[in-house]
Amino acid sequence: MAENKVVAPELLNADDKTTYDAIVVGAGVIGPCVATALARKGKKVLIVERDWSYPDRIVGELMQPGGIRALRSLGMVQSINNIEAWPVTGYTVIYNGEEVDIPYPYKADSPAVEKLKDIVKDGNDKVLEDSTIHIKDFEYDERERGAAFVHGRFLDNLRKIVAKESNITRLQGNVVEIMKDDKNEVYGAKVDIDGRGKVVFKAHLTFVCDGIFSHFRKELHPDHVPKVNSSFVGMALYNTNMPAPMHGHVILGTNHMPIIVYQLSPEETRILCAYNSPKIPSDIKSWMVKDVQPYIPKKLRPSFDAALAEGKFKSMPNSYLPARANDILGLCVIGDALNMRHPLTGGGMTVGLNDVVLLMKKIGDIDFADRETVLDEILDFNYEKRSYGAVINTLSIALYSLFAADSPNLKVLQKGCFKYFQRGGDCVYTPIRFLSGVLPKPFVLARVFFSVAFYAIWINIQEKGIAGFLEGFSILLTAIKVFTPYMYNELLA
Ligand SMILES: Cc1cc2nc3c(=O)[nH]c(=O)nc-3n(C[C@H](O)[C@H](O)[C@H](O)COP(=O)(O)OP(=O)(O)OC[C@H]3O[C@@H](n4cnc5c(N)ncnc54)[C@H](O)[C@@H]3O)c2cc1C
Repeated sequence: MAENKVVAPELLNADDKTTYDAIVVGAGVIGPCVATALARKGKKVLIVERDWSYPDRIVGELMQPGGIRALRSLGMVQSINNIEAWPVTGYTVIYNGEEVDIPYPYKADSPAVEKLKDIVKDGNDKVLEDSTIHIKDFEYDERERGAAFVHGRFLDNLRKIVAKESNITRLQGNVVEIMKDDKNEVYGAKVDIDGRGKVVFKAHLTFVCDGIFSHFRKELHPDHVPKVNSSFVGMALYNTNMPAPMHGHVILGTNHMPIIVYQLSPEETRILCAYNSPKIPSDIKSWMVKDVQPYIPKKLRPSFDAALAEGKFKSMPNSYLPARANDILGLCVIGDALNMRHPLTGGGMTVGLNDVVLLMKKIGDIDFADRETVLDEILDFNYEKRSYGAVINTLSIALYSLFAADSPNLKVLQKGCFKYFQRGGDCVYTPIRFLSGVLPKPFVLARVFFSVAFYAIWINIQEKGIAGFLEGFSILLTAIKVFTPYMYNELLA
């Protein structure tokens, strides 16, 4: 709960005598989108956030084109406007100092963006012109665009959209319990509110969108908890000379962990440095000087060195959590509370927003008082959402394993992956379609992943001859281990 901050009285007054159509727990990235879409469908919504003030986090800062497309479908794409958001046109991968540029895919290669009925109106699926976002680029360029932004500014915009919806009541408070009856059916949430104490609010359907550190994801099953194997340490860089302007940068090398860099605004750039443990180093600065600084490209060094001298570090654990079926009457868990992946590929918001789009198509027009029908549709949603998440989630984990290679086999795969990208053409075009969130085809991802693995084995044979050939079997086994269990978890578990 926000402490020592003045809270607007209208954020504390929600009526607890009403039965709402929906309660949304959490106003991070996903909660506001769920609440707004439902409100535009005529539902009466209560959204509860423990702290409505400006959040300062190093997460959710680069939105892939698939996320921008979902925001359009939800009539919320103007949330990237007037926050000095920085357009993203593709990625640059740097491996031991060599670079490959990978532009985002052509719009013509994906189906047209869906406009959800009642939700998209009055041009809210199109960006506005502002100082950094230009209509001609976002609406008329032949290629997809992403956008990067300061996370808090983006969330502020989403929350402003929520505030404009007359069907939504906003409440500041800490949700302390999801309310269930003796049949294990959910009928609302208990909220601890400043000055009011613990109050129960009722709804036909309760959405849990409490995010990365969710307390309530376990309502689905006690085992629904993420695994954390690595962390990111982040810094803000200022007035950076980017090697490839308007590209996300992934910096890789045989002797260091992956580093990602992307510009967030005209002044600010984010750098995230991977550390292969959930527990960050005790002396971050010394670790940065020894294990990160030597691998930073020359152009980035002045701003990197200035940030390092300032020593303002932030860290986040990187979690993995395959989705689980929403099968409890009256409950829907969505966003990071449901499903998490490695942030290396910047896909979290994209997966969550696409889930919201699908969910609205399934339940948006049903009367929520008919709870059985809603549950039937949510069961379908669980099934239909899998392909989209499977691609982005498996890709993130598989790429992280390769890019953070900590064994000789993984290092061969890492090098092979970069060499594969260097071939250009379809060897970069299909992978960037996966990363962008515009090709939700898990079996095509499997084909491409194993093409990369065989290419890596081939390069290794060319370099080492018979020894490379003999290593091939073990490298292939490593590739299977890196990819298959995750794809299985996403699609079939
Ligand atoms: C290091 C890192 C970098 C990332 N970078 C990217 C990126 O570049 N691009 C990308 O797409 N994704 C990225 N992600 C993932 C992205 O941040 C998440 O996918 C996204 O924030 C999920 O949104 P959400 O709404 O589910 O959860 P959150 O954004 O975490 O929001 C949850 C909200 O619920 C509120 N809340 C929690 N508990 C309660 C409670 N009990 N009562 C009331 N309110 C509550 C919180 O205050 C918060 O506002 C990154 C993640 C990490 C860890």
